[in-house]
Amino acid sequence: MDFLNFLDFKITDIIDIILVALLLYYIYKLVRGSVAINIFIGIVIIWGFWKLTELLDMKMISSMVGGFMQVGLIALIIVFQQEIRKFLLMVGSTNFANKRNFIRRFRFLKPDDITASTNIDPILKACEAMARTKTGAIIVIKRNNSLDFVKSSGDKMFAEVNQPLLGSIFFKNSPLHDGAAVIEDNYIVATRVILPVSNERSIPLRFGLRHRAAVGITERTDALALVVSEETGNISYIKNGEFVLFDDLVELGNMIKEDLV
Ligand SMILES: Nc1ncnc2c1ncn2[C@@H]1O[C@H](COP(=O)(O)OP(=O)(O)OP(=O)(O)O)[C@@H](O)[C@H]1O
Repeated sequence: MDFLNFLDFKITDIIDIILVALLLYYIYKLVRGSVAINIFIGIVIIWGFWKLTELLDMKMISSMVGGFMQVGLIALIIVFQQEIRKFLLMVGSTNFANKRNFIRRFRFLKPDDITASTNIDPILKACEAMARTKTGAIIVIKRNNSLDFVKSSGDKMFAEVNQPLLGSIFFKNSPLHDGAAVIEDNYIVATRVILPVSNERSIPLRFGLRHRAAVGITERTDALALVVSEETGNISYIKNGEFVLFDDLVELGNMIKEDLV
């Protein structure tokens, strides 16, 4: 019977539905809180109007809107450039081919062999000391994605990570204290780095440029960012463009170690 055809469900149909749901969820996650959500809603309304005019056989208006929708595809790529970039980055950084994740999946083979190449303890001790003295700081830790495009805005350095050095970089009267310090493996490789600032609207207003810069770099790359607030002395951990909550520095240290492996 024809009307029962819809019951003829294949496993691929279920996978299809799950994939569409996942895609919609990620699109929502990407555009949530940004101006892109309004553009997205606008496009959906125009698309709905176009389909309605087609249904009602209103030839002139439907061909006009249809023409606009075709050109709109190129416009979409331009308008959603940031979001598409973010999406591709998200796919590229979390997929199975990701070097670190790949290694992690096979961790059971050699459990003790895999440790983070960045020694996180001196970094956290430095953050703790800076938090006590309310010294503002922003530290970016590289993972897979290259940070060369931001490093060039600052001063090159090549010094092994250690607590006193980090403390003196961000010391208020130090010429290096402005901007971010970038860490690759166990080395501070750049200071005074200017990071791309996020224009995410959902970031609470109490956070200024320092925190927005940390969100910005973690949106564009898979780097991790630690911020010490000059105003409150609070330490923030930012990953994938979002603030990660933690109870104490021990938990924070464990999370970062896990994220770096
Ligand atoms: N794009 C950027 N990249 C790196 N560092 C930045 C950037 N913009 C601002 N900063 C740093 O943040 C400092 C200003 O911080 P601001 O007070 O605006 O931020 P905040 O998030 O409110 O932090 P705090 O809680 O420490 O005040 C600047 O002096 C500079 O060192």
